[in-house]
Amino acid sequence: MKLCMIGTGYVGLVSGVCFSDLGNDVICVDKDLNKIKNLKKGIIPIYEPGLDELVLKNFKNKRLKFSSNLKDSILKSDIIFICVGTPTKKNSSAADLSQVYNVAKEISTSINKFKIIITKSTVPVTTGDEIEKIFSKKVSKKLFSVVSNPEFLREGEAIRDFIYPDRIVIGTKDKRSNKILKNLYSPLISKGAKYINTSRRAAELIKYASNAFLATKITFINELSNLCEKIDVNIEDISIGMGLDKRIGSRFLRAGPAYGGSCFPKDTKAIVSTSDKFKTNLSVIKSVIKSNNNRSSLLLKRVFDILNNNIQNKRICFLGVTFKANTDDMRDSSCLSMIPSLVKKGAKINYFDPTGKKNVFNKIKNVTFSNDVKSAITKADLIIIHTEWNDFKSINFKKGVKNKNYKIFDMRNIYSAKKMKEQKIKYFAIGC
Ligand SMILES: NC(=O)c1ccc[n+]([C@@H]2O[C@H](COP(=O)([O-])OP(=O)(O)OC[C@H]3O[C@@H](n4cnc5c(N)ncnc54)[C@H](O)[C@@H]3O)[C@@H](O)[C@H]2O)c1
Ligand SMILES: O=c1ccn([C@@H]2O[C@H](COP(=O)(O)OP(=O)(O)O[C@H]3O[C@H](CO)[C@@H](O)[C@H](O)[C@H]3O)[C@@H](O)[C@H]2O)c(=O)[nH]1
Repeated sequence: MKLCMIGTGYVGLVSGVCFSDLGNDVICVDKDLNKIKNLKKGIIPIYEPGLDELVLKNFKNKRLKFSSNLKDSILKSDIIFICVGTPTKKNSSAADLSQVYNVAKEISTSINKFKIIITKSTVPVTTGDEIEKIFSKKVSKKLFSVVSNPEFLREGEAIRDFIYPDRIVIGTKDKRSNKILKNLYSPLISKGAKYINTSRRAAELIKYASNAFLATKITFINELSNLCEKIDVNIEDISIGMGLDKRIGSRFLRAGPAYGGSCFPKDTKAIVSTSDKFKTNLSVIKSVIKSNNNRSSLLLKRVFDILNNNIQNKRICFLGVTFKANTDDMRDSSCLSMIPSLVKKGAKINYFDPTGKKNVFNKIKNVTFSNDVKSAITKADLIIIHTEWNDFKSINFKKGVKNKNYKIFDMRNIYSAKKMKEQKIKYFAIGC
């Protein structure tokens, strides 16, 4: 099949590369000329394990192409995936769909034969209806079909998630499009992915409902961890005990800092906005958003307690600044609010991140970047493990930290509290 991915962010790039690796001809298009220029040279704009090799392989065998010419790419393709951003609007919590509608308008002027137009971007329910209206103004109904096919990949695990998804959701009532798409996804279906054909509106909602449910699960365990801290119970025991119940499941029950990233914060807000629009009340999700917004203040309070409210001139080292491991994405990372708050209280921050993110806090005084773990921790009064990178899982703190009275606050519970106690390290974790 000839495919065109519009937008070379995480979704457009990863799914485009994977589709080409499955044997399709794929053109990845972006209006960002610099991105396309770099991609053609093999420079990948995101940190995603394994992506560079796949890009190189499929670019060399010519199944994968990069272009900034949208019109030409549309004309050459049978299936067009809209993969542009849907961030939160500046003045409300609704999704800003301007990128999606602009692209839809552009595509609608270049339809020369039957094409399937797919929203892979996360879009609120009824967006497909609006796109269909845009097309109907320019093109005969016989020449297009608008389908919702939400993407469920996670950053850092994107290739594996794309190739081995739990399910593929196709929202369309058009039998012809469904048949073509089932065939496109057949290599993944044969590897065990469940294929669901549903209505377009249902497909749009499945995506938001899934993200909101996962955010709820995390918030649930985060709140329980607050209780555990007061009653001498370890939250890890609770997660294991609950997770073994197959109806609950063990995943997304890791307590930690506020959830972040480019999806959960914006998508929980957007689904609430949709429910408001249709005059219903998603009160559980509203409360999840509120609890998550409050989480960083709660953890900062814990930091103050650990340092006996004596923050002035304390050297605090952050290990990891991205919103989770194996990505260089800083979008809605909880440390973006925590670090400036600590600096305001008089702390001196240094941080290390394996992705080498040197310039994140360069506008803030008293925040410096360290080149490696060793130099980051050596003079620290408090080490905060903010991101669960493998690089941080076997540090010899006893040898590495020169300051005798140092403390560790492990926000990801990657060390055993018991072993730390045995080594007489002043160790604090989440929910214990
Ligand atoms: N990031 C993820 O892991 C993930 C996972 C699943 C779903 N999603 C959803 O997928 C969508 C894309 O997310 P992302 O993180 O990949 O986005 P992104 O914002 O990182 O990238 C979007 C890209 O689209 C390009 N673009 C915008 N308008 C364009 C136009 N008119 N023509 C050509 N290119 C254009 C931009 O230049 C940019 O490179 C969002 O709706 C998001 O919610 C993201
Ligand atoms: O047990 C857990 C699991 C995750 N998180 C946090 O939750 C956030 C999101 O993590 P994750 O879901 O792994 O990353 P994303 O790449 O944002 O992926 C989510 O958002 C994508 C965009 O919509 C979806 O496609 C994915 O299915 C969905 O998992 C991060 O801050 C994690 O640290 C926890 O605190 N505890």
